[in-house]
Amino acid sequence: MAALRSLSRSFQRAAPLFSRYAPAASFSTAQFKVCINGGAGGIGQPLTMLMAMNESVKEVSVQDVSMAAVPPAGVAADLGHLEFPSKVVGYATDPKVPATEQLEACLTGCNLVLIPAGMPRKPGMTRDDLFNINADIAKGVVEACAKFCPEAVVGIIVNPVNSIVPAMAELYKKKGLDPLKIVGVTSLDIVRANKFVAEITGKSPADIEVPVIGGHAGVTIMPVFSQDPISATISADKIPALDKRTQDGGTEVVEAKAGKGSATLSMAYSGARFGNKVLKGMAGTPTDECAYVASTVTDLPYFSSKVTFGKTGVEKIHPVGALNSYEEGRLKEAQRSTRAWNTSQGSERNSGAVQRPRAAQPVAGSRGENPGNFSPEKEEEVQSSQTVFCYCAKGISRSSSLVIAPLAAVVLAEVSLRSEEEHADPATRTERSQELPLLDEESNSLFLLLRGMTTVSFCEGPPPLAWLRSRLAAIIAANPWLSGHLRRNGVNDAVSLRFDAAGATREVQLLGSVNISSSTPYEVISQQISGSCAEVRPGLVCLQNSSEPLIRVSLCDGGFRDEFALIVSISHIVADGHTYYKLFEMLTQNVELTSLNPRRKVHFNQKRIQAVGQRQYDFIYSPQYVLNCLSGKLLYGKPRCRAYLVNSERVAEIKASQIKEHPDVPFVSTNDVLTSLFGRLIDARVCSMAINFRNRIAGICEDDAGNYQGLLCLGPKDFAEPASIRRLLQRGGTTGIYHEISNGADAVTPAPDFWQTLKSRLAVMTNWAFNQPQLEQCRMLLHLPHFDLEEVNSDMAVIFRPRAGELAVLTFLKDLDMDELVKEADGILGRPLSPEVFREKKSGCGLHVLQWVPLLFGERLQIYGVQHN
Ligand SMILES: NC(=O)C1=CN([C@@H]2O[C@H](COP(=O)(O)OP(=O)(O)OC[C@H]3O[C@@H](n4cnc5c(N)ncnc54)[C@H](O)[C@@H]3O)[C@@H](O)[C@H]2O)C=CC1
Ligand SMILES: O=C([O-])CC(=O)C(=O)O
Repeated sequence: MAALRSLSRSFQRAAPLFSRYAPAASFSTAQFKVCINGGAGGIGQPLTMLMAMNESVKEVSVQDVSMAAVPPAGVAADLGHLEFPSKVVGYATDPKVPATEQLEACLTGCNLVLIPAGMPRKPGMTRDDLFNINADIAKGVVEACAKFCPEAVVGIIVNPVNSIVPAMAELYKKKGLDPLKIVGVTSLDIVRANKFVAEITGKSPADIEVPVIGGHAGVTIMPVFSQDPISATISADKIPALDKRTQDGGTEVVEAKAGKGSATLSMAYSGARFGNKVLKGMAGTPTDECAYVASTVTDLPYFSSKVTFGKTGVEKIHPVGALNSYEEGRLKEAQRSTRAWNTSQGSERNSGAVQRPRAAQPVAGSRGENPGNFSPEKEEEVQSSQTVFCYCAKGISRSSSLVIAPLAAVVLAEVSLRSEEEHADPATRTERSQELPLLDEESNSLFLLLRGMTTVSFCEGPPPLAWLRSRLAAIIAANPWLSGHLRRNGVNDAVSLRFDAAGATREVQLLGSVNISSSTPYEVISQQISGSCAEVRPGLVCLQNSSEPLIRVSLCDGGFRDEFALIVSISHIVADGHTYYKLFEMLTQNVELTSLNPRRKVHFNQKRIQAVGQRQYDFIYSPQYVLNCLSGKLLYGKPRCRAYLVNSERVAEIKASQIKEHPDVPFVSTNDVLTSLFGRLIDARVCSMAINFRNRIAGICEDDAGNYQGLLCLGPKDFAEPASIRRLLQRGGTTGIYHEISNGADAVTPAPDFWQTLKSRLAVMTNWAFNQPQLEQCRMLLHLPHFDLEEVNSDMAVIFRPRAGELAVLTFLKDLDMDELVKEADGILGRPLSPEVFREKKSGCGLHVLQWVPLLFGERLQIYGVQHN
């Protein structure tokens, strides 16, 4: 033990890497308190260790969220055994409760706070992509610092340093505190430059000190090789590559870690280098380190240059110093780019809710990095951004418990589609912008209340971010209507789709978070997605706010599992299931891209009414039908949700026997078998079967985008057998008329009257099994249609494909137990699908329907096309 102790001490004293930033030997007692926020993370743990090893530190607070990979108390217990004077104390906090209410003991008395709390990058992401989620985390911690340790130096490690530092410094200014307490830690750039120079020159890194100025992203990282005597000897032709490697050091590690994080150990080392220098200054020995701070050395408000740390923190900010001609050019480039970070992001994110960054254009040649080289004028252009691409970073927590569903944090980014219309001159505007009237049903107020059509697909493998980005870009280029917005036309207030036919540019921005994994209960998935930034808002909201996107694509990390979730949400007002899955397939698989036709076939409404019969159509929109749904909801609250795999062999047997028994029926489909089964199992008075009218009504084709669907109401005699359903469809297919509840001569079952309808069981059967769910380069673990349980109105069953080659039925029942009913399912429904996902329901009350009242209030209730037209 003694030998180890002496080894450790001698290592600390002798090793040049440590001695170069070792604390001043002038003090004999430990005196400082240091806090590491995010202390249980990849950087946090080794950084806490290194700070605990500083003999001038008397106490280290290690703070992290309660669901962190390792409990902060565990990290503290572990490090508390090191043979150094420091006491290490863990603080676990609840991310839902403001940090200011939880960090008093943790921060009070702190001299130095280091913040590596937040998401790291994944391959394909820029640091800027991390802003939205990380800025909120940083803001919570910095507000607590302002309250409990306003004199401490706050070292911002969390990315993007370039924009989080200005935002936090402005926050300090607003509170009347010294913005220079907020310091961006860019020491890793210096460490990298030193190491790369040592490799090239063969000299000891301990003798090299390359200043790195500018910022901490892409071209803003500017090593000044001419100012270090050793690096100044490197020939000029080698400098650009060395410069570039230093800029790309972070990306090099992100790519090598292949989705499992960014630099942690070298950052912990660099964070300790920074922290120890700050403490050395506080202890009375002024010490220099380049850092990103509020600055006047250039015309930029925030800039990294050499800073002297003294007793109270930042003491002096040094000018850039002499530069050679290559560096002069680079400075201009770095300044231009840093200006964008300073002006567009920092200054506007200074208080209140931290705002989403404006988009930044990538600089040609800067690999995997987005330094944001746009000018304030260009910024104006992106303000009209609309639509969407979301993606995610590494999980916030990686619970090692397999019992508790792991929480996975999502970093959602938005690819904003910039409508150039606002800036185009009026002549080109009319040529390029289009406004297409939508179908009557798409204009109905009740239909407009529908949420986006959304699926969540849990996949195994690294998230194919680059693939999704490029596919989404290509899909939108081929289908610019997806970037449009809804508006009421001036003639009859019907809804139309307005978009820029010239397409749009795409930018990536962060939105927020959703916590789900493939073992999360469906009910929780439903709660997490509903209303989140991953879900497209109901049509009425999109109509009232033209900046609401009509499509969102999000990736959600699976935490410690090698999985992630892809969430694709498309407004129901512009897409039915057929359109949705066409787009989904193009997004996820290497299929040919198609331009779907968004121009609505206006004859469709009349043809559909003719096809299903006016009475059927009226029935679906009748007050008694709506009241039945609402009363069920008010009485029973949320439905119970279950899913069962379809036994394809049994289905094949039934099909064969049906054809044998009913020679007039050429075939029966799996949909017929399942609809008949569901209607019978739950003893429905009416089972409304969703029907896709493409190729059933003349002129409505495969590639027509929009809601060319309807509900065909079947009575008990109609769904008594799969063959009876097929017979009905066949007759409709040949005559163009589906009779059932209509008053046609061969109607089988009369429509229920008002009171019957009110008290009967009305079921809905819908089919989402359009194609095999797959995601290029990944294994599909589970693909699920998303329904908000609060909003499922009737007893409902959804046919879908949970994985390629499998078919399942998802059931939502109000007062029936599907686990009991499935025993009578004639072997058609097999084992339950993912029992961990489809667990017991929680009770709920249906009063939430009242949420729609304010939305409808102020809207004239418009039901188009129900009246005979
Ligand atoms: N400035 C620089 O040169 C560098 C910065 N970074 C940045 O540092 C950050 C952290 O990276 P890693 O440690 O690799 O990530 P990590 O995911 O391993 O650790 C982050 C930790 O933050 C915690 N956390 C999340 N929300 C929190 C909250 N509200 N309060 C306290 N803790 C919270 C998480 O639970 C986790 O333990 C990233 O943003 C990364 O980009 C990384 C390398 C270099
Ligand atoms: O590159 C990243 O995302 C992490 C970082 O800032 C670095 O390693 O320099």
